[in-house]
Amino acid sequence: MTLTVGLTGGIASGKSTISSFYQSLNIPIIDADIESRLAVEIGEPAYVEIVAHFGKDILHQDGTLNRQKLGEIIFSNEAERNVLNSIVHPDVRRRMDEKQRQAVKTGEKIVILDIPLLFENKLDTMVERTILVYVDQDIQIARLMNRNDLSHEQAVNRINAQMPLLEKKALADEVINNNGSIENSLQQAKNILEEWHVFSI
Ligand SMILES: CC(C)(COP(=O)(O)OP(=O)(O)OC[C@H]1O[C@@H](n2cnc3c(N)ncnc32)[C@H](O)[C@@H]1O)[C@@H](O)C(=O)NCCC(=O)NCCS
Ligand SMILES: Nc1ncnc2c1ncn2[C@@H]1O[C@H](COP(=O)(O)OP(=O)(O)OP(=O)(O)O)[C@@H](O)[C@H]1O
Repeated sequence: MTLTVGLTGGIASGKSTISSFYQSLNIPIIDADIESRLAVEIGEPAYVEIVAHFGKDILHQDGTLNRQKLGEIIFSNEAERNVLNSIVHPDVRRRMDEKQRQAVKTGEKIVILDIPLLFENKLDTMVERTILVYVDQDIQIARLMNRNDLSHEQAVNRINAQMPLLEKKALADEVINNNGSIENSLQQAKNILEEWHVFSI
């Protein structure tokens, strides 16, 4: 039996930091952000649809997607965001389903799906347990501005494009509080798996 776990959070709340730690324990990770990048590579069906809707202005000269430009559009315009989501999400879902099936087939004890929009898109039906990486909003804004070199307004727009973390906290089975040091958060991440008796370190 494979335990399927959904790891979620908000933008820049620390999901990748936690999922890299789980990966270092040889736990298979399926990452929605990676799958969504694969879905929009040149020539893929979602890429073709994106160019048809948003125009060639959102491409680099070599034809690859200018992610920064597309991000500026969709994080400040809900209607455009919904269009992009409707193009990309079904394909991401298919790719993740396929990888999850593989993990079950090869008899993995646990597989972790790292999905930022797990609750927004009601993908918690795909998983048996959920872990939320939580951070207070002022810290989230500061880390996001720093990581992506964004203004305060741009960072807030991106955060507002998602369900508030406090609402997600109420929906999750387990919460990792990532306000403190990374070391402290990794300890919490480890404790959860030990409590579930799926991993002992
Ligand atoms: C808009 C795009 C081009 C910006 O690319 P960029 O490289 O700057 O960001 P990246 O893809 O690494 O995403 C960073 C974070 O932004 C947040 N985010 C991304 N897309 C969305 C969205 N549609 N709605 C809300 N939050 C989002 C997530 O927390 C994600 O972890 C890209 O995020 C994208 O194609 N988004 C649509 C697909 C999607 O929803 N991906 C999220 C998981 S399926
Ligand atoms: N506990 C922490 N203390 C200080 N910095 C942290 C901590 N956790 C994460 N960070 C930093 O905050 C930023 C966001 O973390 P991370 O990339 O793991 O978030 P994420 O939730 O995966 O983001 P996204 O979904 O937007 O890609 C990174 O620059 C990371 O190095």
